Amino acid sequence: MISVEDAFKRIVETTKPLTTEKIVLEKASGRVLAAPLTARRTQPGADMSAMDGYAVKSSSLTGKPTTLKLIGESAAGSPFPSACGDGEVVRIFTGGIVPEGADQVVVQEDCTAEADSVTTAIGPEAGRHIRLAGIDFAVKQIVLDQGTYISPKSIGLAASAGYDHLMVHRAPKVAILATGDELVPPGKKDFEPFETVNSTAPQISALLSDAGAEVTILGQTGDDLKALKAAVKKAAGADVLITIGGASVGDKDFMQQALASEGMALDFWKVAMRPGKPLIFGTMGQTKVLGLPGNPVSAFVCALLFARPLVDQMMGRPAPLPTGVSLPLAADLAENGPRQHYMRARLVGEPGSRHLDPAVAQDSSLVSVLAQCDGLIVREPNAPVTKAGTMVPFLPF
Ligand SMILES: Nc1nc2c(c(=O)[nH]1)N[C@H]1C(S)=C(S)[C@@H](COP(=O)(O)OP(=O)(O)OC[C@H]3O[C@@H](n4cnc5c(N)ncnc54)[C@H](O)[C@@H]3O)O[C@H]1N2
Ligand code: MOO
Repeated sequence: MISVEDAFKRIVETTKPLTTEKIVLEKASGRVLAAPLTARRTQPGADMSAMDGYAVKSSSLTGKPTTLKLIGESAAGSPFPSACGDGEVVRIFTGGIVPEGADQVVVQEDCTAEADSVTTAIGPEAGRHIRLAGIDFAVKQIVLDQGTYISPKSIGLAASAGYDHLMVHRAPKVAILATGDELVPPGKKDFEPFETVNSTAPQISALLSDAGAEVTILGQTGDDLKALKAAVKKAAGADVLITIGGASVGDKDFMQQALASEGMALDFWKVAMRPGKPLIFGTMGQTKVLGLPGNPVSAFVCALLFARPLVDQMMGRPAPLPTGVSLPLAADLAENGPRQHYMRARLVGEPGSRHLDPAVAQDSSLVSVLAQCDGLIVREPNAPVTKAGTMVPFLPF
């Protein structure tokens, strides 16, 4: 049995980001830039007005009512073609290029306009209401570094810098396969008492889709070696195969055998954690295989700790072992056993003085408890009795 830290190293830290692909800008949120992004243009491309008003040579202004000759107009997208001289003004709108010669914009609220002239008492202030060329970014400047996590804020910048596609790391293809004679698909109408819904497949699919993976659920297969081998074959081409169940020592736990006979090289089996002990990890060609334990909470905890960071790592987002935040306990905890314990807990109390209330029932079959909780308290192997009020690590989910 290996430690959680060692398991994380073997699964996540040894994995390299996937190859790159060009993706259309509006679909790039959540991806990671595979090369620096260099501006193809300067923004703004020229000195521009920040207000609607009149462009003027500041030396024409006195601070006392002064009448200036109106000689033309500069609007966003249609610049004034000649220069603004002494005693002259050019009507200008926000985003219009400041004409040659002018170095100040007077807002229209401070002017009285006639057909051919404008009078203002504003004094000289060179640069007032002018956005200088390149104040946002300049051509050839790196505007986004390699490794940047793309989000809507960076999509706007990339578009301004002249891009409609970005070079990013590929999103991993994840296949999910569940096993168990008792499993039926979600949505079945009538249930036999021995049946259980394959609830973990959609749950983990959602977790990893949220992280950006392209997930395919391969459904559920009975505890039958031949059927399992055939199902595993369907994962060919996936970057990650996640199996659920059949990972333990029961007579019908065939998953490891099926994976091995389909070519999986086992890296390890069993981690000193609770829940989640019988986790399998191996590689099958280019496919990383995570064999999650069947108990639904065990599978979910393993997916949070290992599968989601693996997806992050493949997408180019370096993913450290989740360690969480430190919060005080609302109740005493008994001494821990030899495995790292991930205890389901709720956040209680007012914002600013939140405490962690561990669920009374920690059985790894309880999906209702999982859904009512806010995250996991992390307990080191053999941690002593821990009193209410003690700060402990907490992984929100
Ligand atoms: N003698 C021992 N028995 C068990 C050990 C052990 O060390 N010695 N380990 C226990 C631990 S810890 C776990 S966790 C489970 C995991 O076993 P498996 O991976 O073989 O899981 P299954 O037997 O297939 O299923 C366990 C349980 O979970 C339900 N299940 C399975 N798949 C799903 C799914 N996709 N969605 C919802 N629920 C699922 C299944 O019906 C079972 O009730 O082994 C212990 N036993
Ligand atoms: O580890 Mo099992 O995952 O304790 O329920």
